[in-house]
Amino acid sequence: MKSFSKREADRRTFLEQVRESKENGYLLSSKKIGSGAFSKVYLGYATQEKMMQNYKLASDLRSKRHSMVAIKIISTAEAPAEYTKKFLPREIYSLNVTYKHLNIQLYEMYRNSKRTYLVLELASRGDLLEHINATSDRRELPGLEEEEARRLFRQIVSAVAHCHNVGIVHRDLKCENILLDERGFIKLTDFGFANRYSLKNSLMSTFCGSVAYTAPEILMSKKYNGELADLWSLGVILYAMVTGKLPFKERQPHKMIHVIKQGCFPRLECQNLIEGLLQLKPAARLGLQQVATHRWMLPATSAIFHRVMSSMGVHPECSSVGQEKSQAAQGAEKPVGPGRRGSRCSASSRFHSGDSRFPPGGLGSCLAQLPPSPESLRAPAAGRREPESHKQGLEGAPPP
Ligand SMILES: Nc1ncnc2c1ncn2[C@@H]1O[C@H](COP(=O)(O)OP(=O)(O)OP(=O)(O)O)[C@@H](O)[C@H]1O
Repeated sequence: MKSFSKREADRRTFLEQVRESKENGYLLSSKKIGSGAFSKVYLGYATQEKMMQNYKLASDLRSKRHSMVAIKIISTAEAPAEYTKKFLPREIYSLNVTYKHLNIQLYEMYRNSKRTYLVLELASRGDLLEHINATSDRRELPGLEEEEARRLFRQIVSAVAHCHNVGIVHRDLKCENILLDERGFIKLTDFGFANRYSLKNSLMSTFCGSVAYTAPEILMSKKYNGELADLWSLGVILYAMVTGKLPFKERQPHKMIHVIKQGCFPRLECQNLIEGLLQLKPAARLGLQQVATHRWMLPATSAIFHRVMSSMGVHPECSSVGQEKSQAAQGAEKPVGPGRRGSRCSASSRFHSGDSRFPPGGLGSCLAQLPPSPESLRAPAAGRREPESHKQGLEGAPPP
């Protein structure tokens, strides 16, 4: 329990934040809608005066017919310098260049010596992880209905393609960073690890993201291509959407590689697409264009195709663009995990939170093995968000 003095300090801080927001044209409510490692996110309202000054904000909120925003308050005075000097500017830059489309919009920013305030578009329906779990409970079946998974995944692919097209790799794609707005559209958020790249094939070395969603080349401390690493995470997200579970469950990055290689999965309708993304060799992964045009992504044609193939007694997933590319790219090497046709596992019915990233000690030991790189690493446990209390109700991540 918090001591009286701590509660009093929190109350004073909050009142300061209310005042600072008001001076900048926003009414800060006491409703906290989320928190990160160095931030708290509150529901706020844009004042009429603000709407008159800020065209971007006004045109968006008018179309939504409300004045609500999400105000992310970052305690820059308390955050490590690396975060405020490197990751926060990257997040702001990424939000600005990916403006519009299916990403969270940054309407405005104000700051002082203690804090930075990001006024963001509000995504009022929570995140994809919560949505998958709530839907699984309602249906009494793990995962989303296939049609819904397809609709959402197409939006996610489109959002990621938009980022890549403007030279941004997200590097922390996971269900918790995909929010849903009031109309049920996805909103990609948390660009704290995002980075820009200018050369198509330039390689990065920073260990980013959550272990459960992290591409094997990053887990193996190799230099990696950010776009291809995002593709791996997309494969994990799609798997999570259709099965209600994570494909690979392991907290320790170095053990995760072993788990990935051992992967064994139930047969899925979109298995071939997942296979195309979860390829151990980055170059063997499907490109975003191939993902977007994969037959599973095209509802009408895929339905007809599936019906015709089934009526001919052929499993519809037995051939595809992805498989051709993957096999061509990897020669005789057998696919990892989902690619092991015929291998089946029984599935547990609940989705684990992906927040098993960077457990205390886990990443630390792994980081020690990383080669020195121009980009130093974000602090392990301290630099990452604790799971929200509402997420702790989910089946926990597996024991270390
Ligand atoms: N625009 C938004 N609309 C609604 N909720 C939001 C919004 N932005 C953030 N949140 C909520 O606040 C939480 C924390 O936000 P965010 O992930 O941006 O913080 P962070 O400091 O980058 O976190 P992390 O430590 O995971 O990097 C999110 O998981 C989400 O639940």
